[in-house]
Amino acid sequence: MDTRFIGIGEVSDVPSVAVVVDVMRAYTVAAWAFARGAERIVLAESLDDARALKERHPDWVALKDGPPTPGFDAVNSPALLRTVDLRGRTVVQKTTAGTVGALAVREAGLVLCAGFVVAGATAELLRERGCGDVTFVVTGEDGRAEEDLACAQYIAALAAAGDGPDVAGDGPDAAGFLRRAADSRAAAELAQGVREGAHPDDVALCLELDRFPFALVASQEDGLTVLRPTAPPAGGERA
Ligand SMILES: O=C(O)[C@H](CS(=O)(=O)O)OP(=O)(O)O
Ligand SMILES: [Mg+2]
Repeated sequence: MDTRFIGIGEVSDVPSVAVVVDVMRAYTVAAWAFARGAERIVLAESLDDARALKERHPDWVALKDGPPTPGFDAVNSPALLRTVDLRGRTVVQKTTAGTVGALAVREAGLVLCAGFVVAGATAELLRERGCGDVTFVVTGEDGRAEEDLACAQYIAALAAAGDGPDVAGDGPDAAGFLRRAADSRAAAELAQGVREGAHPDDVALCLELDRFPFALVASQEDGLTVLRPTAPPAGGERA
């Protein structure tokens, strides 16, 4: 597997396969939304688009980062979302980095969105689809966010571990990657209450490795970029 790691601003072509990483917090939140029963997540281009979608579909759940905001139903916090009943609901998500990263590569042949909570399933799907060239979009801090870069590198190492003839090779040790994320600027800002719309448990929830057994696949549906959970086939596990 050939990999490259780029920031959102460096996206200049249409990758064949893109993995868009936002650990804190967009794709941890998205995974929790599915765990709470959401049917799909529409990734909105702008706050105005998110508001317009909500106005057109009052039953949809509009979610944005930052503080609670009129016109929106939820904030970008996994801890605040984990008790919300989202069964059968469509969520509209707009965040500063994560959703922007996915929209930048929406034309790619395969778009996966990821954080540590879905790292294993994401790597498994990359392996199962036989992905050769994979572009990792490191969404935070112009591609330098340590929590996103660590997660991207972990998924790449995990996906590559089953590559080639030596399929019995051990996968990477997650501990060092998780430590880098725990020591990141984003983690510190969340812990110190710098980021609004947060809960004290957010960092811990963002660092839960493989909390969920599904990957997050984004595709185009009726002109919208839509995220859905996809479980790798049961037979796809490495020997
Ligand atoms: O909600 C978050 O943690 C961030 C907000 S910001 O980038 O720190 O302003 O959004 P995300 O897109 O989930 O990184
Ligand atoms: Mg982020």
